[in-house]
Amino acid sequence: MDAVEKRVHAFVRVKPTAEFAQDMIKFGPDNKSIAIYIKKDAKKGVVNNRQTDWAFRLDGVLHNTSQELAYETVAKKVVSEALVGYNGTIMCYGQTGAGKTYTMTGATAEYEHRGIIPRAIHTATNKLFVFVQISYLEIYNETLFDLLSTMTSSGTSDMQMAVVDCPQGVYVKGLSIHSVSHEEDALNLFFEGETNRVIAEHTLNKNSSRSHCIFTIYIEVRSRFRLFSDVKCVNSKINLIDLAGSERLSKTGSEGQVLKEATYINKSLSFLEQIVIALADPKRDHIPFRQSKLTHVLKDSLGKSWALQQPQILSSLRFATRMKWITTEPVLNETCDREGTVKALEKEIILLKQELAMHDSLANHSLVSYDPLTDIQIAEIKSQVHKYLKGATDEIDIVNIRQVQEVFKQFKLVVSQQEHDVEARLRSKYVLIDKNDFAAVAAAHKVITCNMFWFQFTIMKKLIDLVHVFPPVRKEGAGSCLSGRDQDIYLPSKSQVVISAEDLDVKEGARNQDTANVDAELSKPPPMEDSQQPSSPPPKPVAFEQFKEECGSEINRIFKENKSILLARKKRSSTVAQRINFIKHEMEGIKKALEAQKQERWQQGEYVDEKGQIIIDEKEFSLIMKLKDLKEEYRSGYAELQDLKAEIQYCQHLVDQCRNKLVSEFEIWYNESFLIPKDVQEALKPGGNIRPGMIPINRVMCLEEDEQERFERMQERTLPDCPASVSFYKAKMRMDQKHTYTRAMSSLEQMRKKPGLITAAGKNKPLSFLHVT
Ligand SMILES: Nc1ncnc2c1ncn2[C@@H]1O[C@H](COP(=O)(O)OP(=O)(O)OP(=O)(O)O)[C@@H](O)[C@H]1O
Repeated sequence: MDAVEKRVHAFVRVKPTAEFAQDMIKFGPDNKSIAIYIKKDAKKGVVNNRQTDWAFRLDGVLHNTSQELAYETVAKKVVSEALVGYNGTIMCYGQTGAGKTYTMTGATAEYEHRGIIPRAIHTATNKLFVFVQISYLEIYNETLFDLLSTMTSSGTSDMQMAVVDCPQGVYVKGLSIHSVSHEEDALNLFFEGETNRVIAEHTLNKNSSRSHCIFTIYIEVRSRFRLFSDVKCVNSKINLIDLAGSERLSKTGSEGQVLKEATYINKSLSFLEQIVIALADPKRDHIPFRQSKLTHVLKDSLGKSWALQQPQILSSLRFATRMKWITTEPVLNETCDREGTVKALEKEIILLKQELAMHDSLANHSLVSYDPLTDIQIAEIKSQVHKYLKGATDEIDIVNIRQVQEVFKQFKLVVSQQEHDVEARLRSKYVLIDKNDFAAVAAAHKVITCNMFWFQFTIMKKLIDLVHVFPPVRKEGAGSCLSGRDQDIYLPSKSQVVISAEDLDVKEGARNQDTANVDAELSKPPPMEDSQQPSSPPPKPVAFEQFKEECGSEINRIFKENKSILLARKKRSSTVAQRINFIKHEMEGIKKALEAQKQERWQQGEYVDEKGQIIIDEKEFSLIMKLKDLKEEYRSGYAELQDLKAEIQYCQHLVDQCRNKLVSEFEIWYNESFLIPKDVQEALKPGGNIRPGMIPINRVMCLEEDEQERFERMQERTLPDCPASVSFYKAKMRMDQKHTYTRAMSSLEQMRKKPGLITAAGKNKPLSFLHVT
């Protein structure tokens, strides 16, 4: 922020009026000076020495200025400086009716016409880490009145009140100071003070514009991060003062009570003026603050730690310009939160004492126990741990190491119990398809179990021959979809499970097949020459049904169950969304009805109770209550919808996982049940005879990453049993990218020159090559 100003700033606000004396009052072009021209009084004769021209230099002239701009110009900086620890005072001085109250308090009817006080309240109460208190003091005929006194609802004087000097500064003994936590609290107090002012005006027959009012905002800013024993805070206050009107006695022609008031006002204002003159004079040591209650109360704020009725205007201007001569020494009111510090230190002492006692006891072996803890002791520690976790206690009693260990054990138990509970909750809600489940499912099925072994050695002895009759791969066509009720099950196209003859360097003749028959060929089962081969593999949709009944039944069951949960959640979500929309619609209707009621109320005139609250009729009340209920319902519906969305996302993920799993298992099952010749299967069994020249098969594995690893480990374990020496190549590639596919194929190209094995390739899965030499 900018450097804190030492100088007092003086502004002049001119009340807008239709009869503004333009020929007599001129504002400087920079709006920082004002000139007054007064015509000579002809009655005073030819020799007339009266001064007629005055010019005043100020910090600003506010003419036709909005309340907002007045606040921005005069008060904003003072308030922001108070929020970092510097006291501030804003005083309004001027003749009766000049607009002092309007400037400080503002007009209550219109929000935008609110004055400096409510705006300052807004700024101070809406800052984080700022604690605000408020007091409202009135000085009338040199008597102090607490406008917020709870003892005296009318704000009458408390005889105990007095201005007291103390080392920390000046304070008003007996003045109530109120803590506020919200802007609303502060405004309520302010309005209460205003009301008390008006009530007192009637009961004491006093004139509110004849008193000085000091509204004080006390600010305490605490450091954001409280260190253990050093809680820093800064205290400051802002005095917002509406001074009494400054008429001259001669002008008022007053007598009796009015004369008394005017005398007091003039006295206190002239003392204030004297203080101003004294403060502006650097040679003056003594400043007579105690001459009046007003100057005494303002000692802190004015001290070195800190003029149309023509004569009045001139005296206000003189006063204002004199104010400008004062320089103050802004002091940052940084203090420590003593109470907080003491508490923190006491806590530290207790901890240190405990530590010391523990140390002593260990040293003396008096409290050291080598016996295991009894059940009662364990139960006691358990209960303390639970209380600690619930926040019912801040510490756990420990006197020996065994107890420390037991505490940790109890914490661990709580954590593992929580984990268990969460998992149990999830399991009760969803069918979890995790890796273990799949392993278990797979293990439960003979074919899959046996195939797990075969996964590693899916070699086809006579694949060369097969490939001879296979057309080259022309395209990586889109996967085919099964029709009917399993439409959402995706089956990869055949091109993914077939290796091109070209790649495998098969005979020319095979490549000369009619390309027009490619698709037809692909859709046909591969012909097998060997008598041991299955004669004709069934079409995939048919095989898929068979797969689901046989070995895929468990995965299929889980898949269907998850799908039905997902559907149920989606249905519920759409019902809740519809309900929310309906509520929203209803709320809009009620809002409109309320608006109409309000308009009607305004037109008919509002009734206000003794607290100033507007009285509304039954209909409006029931509309408000209904709106409140609907808002509640809307909120809970919205929260439910959010939860449902999260659940749907999760279920969708599970369903996708199941679907992929089902498809990949089916592919493996299909290949191994219908495409691998039996003699190849025999050759691949431990002790079987894998001969050089066996041609690799590229097959869809679709295994999870860690299954893939397990699969590879098994290969390494099993392959040494093979008669041929084996080297293992692994390339992690992804088949979903075309260029990767090409790279995979070129790897095959290189490898084809050597007789070998290739297993495992899958869409989105790492590609592994197993090469036998
Ligand atoms: N800048 C302004 N714009 C509009 N209205 C104003 C302005 N200043 C004052 N008024 C109006 O002039 C009237 C007198 O103003 P106000 O009560 O604030 O004077 P005052 O200086 O506080 O008088 P007193 O010394 O008697 O308390 C009020 O009705 C107020 O709304």
